[in-house]
Amino acid sequence: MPLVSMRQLLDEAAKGGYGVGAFNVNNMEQIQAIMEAARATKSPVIIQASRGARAYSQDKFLYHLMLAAADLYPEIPVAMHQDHGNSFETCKSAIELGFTSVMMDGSLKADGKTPTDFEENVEVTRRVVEFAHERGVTVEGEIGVLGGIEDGHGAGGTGLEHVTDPDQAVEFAERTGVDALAIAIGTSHGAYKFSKKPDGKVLKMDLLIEIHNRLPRTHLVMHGSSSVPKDLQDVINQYGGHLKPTWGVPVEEIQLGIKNGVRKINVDTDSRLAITGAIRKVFAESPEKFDPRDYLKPAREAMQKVVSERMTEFGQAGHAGDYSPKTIEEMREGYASGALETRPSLAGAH
Ligand SMILES: O=C(CO)COP(=O)(O)O
Ligand SMILES: O=C[C@H](O)COP(=O)(O)O
Ligand SMILES: [Zn+2]
Ligand SMILES: [Zn+2]
Repeated sequence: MPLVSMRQLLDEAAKGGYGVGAFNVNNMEQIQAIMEAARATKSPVIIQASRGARAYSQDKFLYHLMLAAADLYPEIPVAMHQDHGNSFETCKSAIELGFTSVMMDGSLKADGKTPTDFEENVEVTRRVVEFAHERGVTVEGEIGVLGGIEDGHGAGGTGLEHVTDPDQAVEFAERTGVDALAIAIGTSHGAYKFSKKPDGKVLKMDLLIEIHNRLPRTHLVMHGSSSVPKDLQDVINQYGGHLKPTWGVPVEEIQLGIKNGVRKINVDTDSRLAITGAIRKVFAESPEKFDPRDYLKPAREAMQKVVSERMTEFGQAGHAGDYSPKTIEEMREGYASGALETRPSLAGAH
């Protein structure tokens, strides 16, 4: 089947009360790992590419790999999403290439470093929504600034001083009409999220619940949601790596989020850890090997394993065949008619 709209995947997830993992990719093996995991668990999937991934892969390579994925796994609905678009132009170029969903991360300026003010974020996101919805493409916005790499203090911060303000989230959703909203509740990107298992002081689940209650139609997105499992850290360290002790987001906290409106869960670091551990193991145990397939195959299998686990834990497993995906043209009509409206003041009028 062709690449499908992310909005429909999230609407179906909301109906079914489950979450959908959005896994980052840079190359063929990562896409294959996700697709094999999706087939084994019968899961709909979101595959996402950062700006860095687009640059690394000369994005057209990545796009054609995604078309191959959709072709080779016809029973799996696959959405292709731009992760952390930094400007209108980045989102526009993704849409023109064929992405079926984009994130406009307007919490930072186009330089990816300087925080924007609320009005700037609303304005750029609103422009992206207008352009995208006219083409049937889904939009994720962001309000609040994630900890770690996004707060300008380096990874490992709690992010507390940047958590999303619920009043701003409501106003942002109303003024932009985004399909999905990333909120900052204390998570950060990368492996170094927390120095001990996070509790309610660092992970603001109460805030997430409040935002969901006030914005029931806007799908919530959790970034920085790798769990950074100890066993994956251990493999890396056992075979010559140097990871410092660290904690990620416990799966049970993500599951609590899913019970309260989280529909998209972003995972990159766990895949990276799985891949790196598997490659290190081959290098350490079989130093005579030099065929890339000797280590890329175990790397792919290790990523597939962690992705399958997350698909089961997020609840998307078993749901690939629940619905027949709409075409992007049908989604375009849905936006034009108002049937897909999320803005609190307008939704429900249809
Ligand atoms: O949020 C992410 C991508 O946007 C990835 O988060 P992790 O670094 O926790 O995997
Ligand atoms: O947003 C963060 C993702 O993990 C992508 O990271 P990247 O920018 O290094 O590709
Ligand atoms: Zn951001
Ligand atoms: Zn992110």
